[in-house]
Amino acid sequence: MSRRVLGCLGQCSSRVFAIETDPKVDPVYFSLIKNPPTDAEMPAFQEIFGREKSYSFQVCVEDRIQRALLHDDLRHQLISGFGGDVKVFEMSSFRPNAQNSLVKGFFVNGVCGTPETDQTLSKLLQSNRLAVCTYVPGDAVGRWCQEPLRPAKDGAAAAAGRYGVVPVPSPDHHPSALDIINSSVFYNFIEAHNVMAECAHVITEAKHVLQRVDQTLPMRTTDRFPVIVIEGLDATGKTTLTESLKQSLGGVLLRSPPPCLSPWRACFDAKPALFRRAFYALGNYVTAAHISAESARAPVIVDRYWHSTAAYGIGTSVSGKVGNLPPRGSEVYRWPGDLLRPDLVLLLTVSPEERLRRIRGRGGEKTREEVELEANQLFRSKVEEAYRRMEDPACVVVDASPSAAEVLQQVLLVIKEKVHVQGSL
Ligand SMILES: Nc1nc2c(ncn2[C@H]2C[C@H](O)[C@@H](COP(=O)(O)OP(=O)(O)OP(=O)(O)O)O2)c(=O)[nH]1
Ligand SMILES: Nc1ncnc2c1ncn2[C@@H]1O[C@H](COP(=O)(O)OP(=O)(O)O)[C@@H](O)[C@H]1O
Repeated sequence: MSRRVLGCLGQCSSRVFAIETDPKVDPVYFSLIKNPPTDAEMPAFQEIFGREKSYSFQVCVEDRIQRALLHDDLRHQLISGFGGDVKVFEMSSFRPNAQNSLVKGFFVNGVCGTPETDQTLSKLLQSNRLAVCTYVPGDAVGRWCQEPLRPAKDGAAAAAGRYGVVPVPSPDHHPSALDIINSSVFYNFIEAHNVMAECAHVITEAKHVLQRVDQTLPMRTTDRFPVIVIEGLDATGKTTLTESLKQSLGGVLLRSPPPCLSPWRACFDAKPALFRRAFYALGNYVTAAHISAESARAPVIVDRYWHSTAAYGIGTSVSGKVGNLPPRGSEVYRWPGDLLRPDLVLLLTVSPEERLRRIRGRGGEKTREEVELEANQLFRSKVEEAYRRMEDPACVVVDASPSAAEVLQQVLLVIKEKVHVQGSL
């Protein structure tokens, strides 16, 4: 079973494995060779494989809905099944520079062989949807091997082969950047709609979302008033500014996701990223239909739109440092061809200190992502950098540190310069 499952990870030599030990440093990269490494390939993996027993678990299931659910569930099983002092690291295997080649999983080390951990391992081995491996010293100190495992008759783990583990240099692109297109971010309506339809048999709320989405009016492309989007991290002043702009421009204020999807937002905020991103993507298409209708009669101001969905999707899926983001000019920053394009996107920025001050001043509930934003400067920096790399339309960056009145005046000047707004200004 493991050999077949390992086969789904592709030929050993072409795949690279990445263990994320610390988001602030590069992953530990290694590849497999058919035999235990020779002296020349003496890797230095003692620090990652050397603590007691180490195992890796990778989800090997074709169906992406099942894969997303299994991956989320596997994390909980490992944390609860191996006990508190075991470290659970994200682990992936991929073919460098091959989109959608990423197989996600986890690496655990420091597993002491207690009856509880043996039971957890035995249960995981019974699953025919996981590639389970252990890491054992090679035939000399300092050399390591990977042994795929399969359940023996008594349920214990039995080795089904042995591969040498050899270090490989950091690839050009961080592996997590290989799994963005139509997975962490959706680039057309059909791809997002397909995910929502495919998960409807396991997430009942998906049916309601699809009903709302399918009731949406088709978009018009004839002449319309300007459409201005306000983007930014939470507590940068979007809600305050968009309300003022609505008054100043005599416009209509919309936000994405639209109120008609609000009943199911909390549900999807708690789901695996694939489903959460499809939800927000479809929210943008419903918002686009509302923009199309409203912009026939007045300027439209939008509080968050596709750039939020893309920036949070990219910022969440790309692990490690800001430098791991796909480079400027990458296709991941490009606007979907089938989504109504705004005339201007303004990115509000304030210092981290000012944001925290404003968050404290505002109170109210935080979404899971907002909680993460506060706990995680690295995540926040990646989201903001992703916003700055957006293209066609790019974000016009606005310093939103001054008073609300000053920011409004500054923004009205930018709009006047960049967009011709009919009627009152
Ligand atoms: N609107 C929107 N929010 C997203 C998306 N992906 C993740 N989020 C996260 C970003 C924020 O942490 C949180 C913000 O949600 P909302 O914009 O509905 O709330 P709110 O207007 O209070 O945001 P704000 O705190 O004003 O920036 O949801 C997305 O595609 N669209
Ligand atoms: N320019 C500003 N200067 C000072 N405080 C502001 C400014 N804009 C908004 N605030 C305050 O900061 C908090 C967050 O503003 P809000 O508009 O809700 O931001 P967002 O919608 O981006 O989360 C609110 O308490 C708001 O009154």
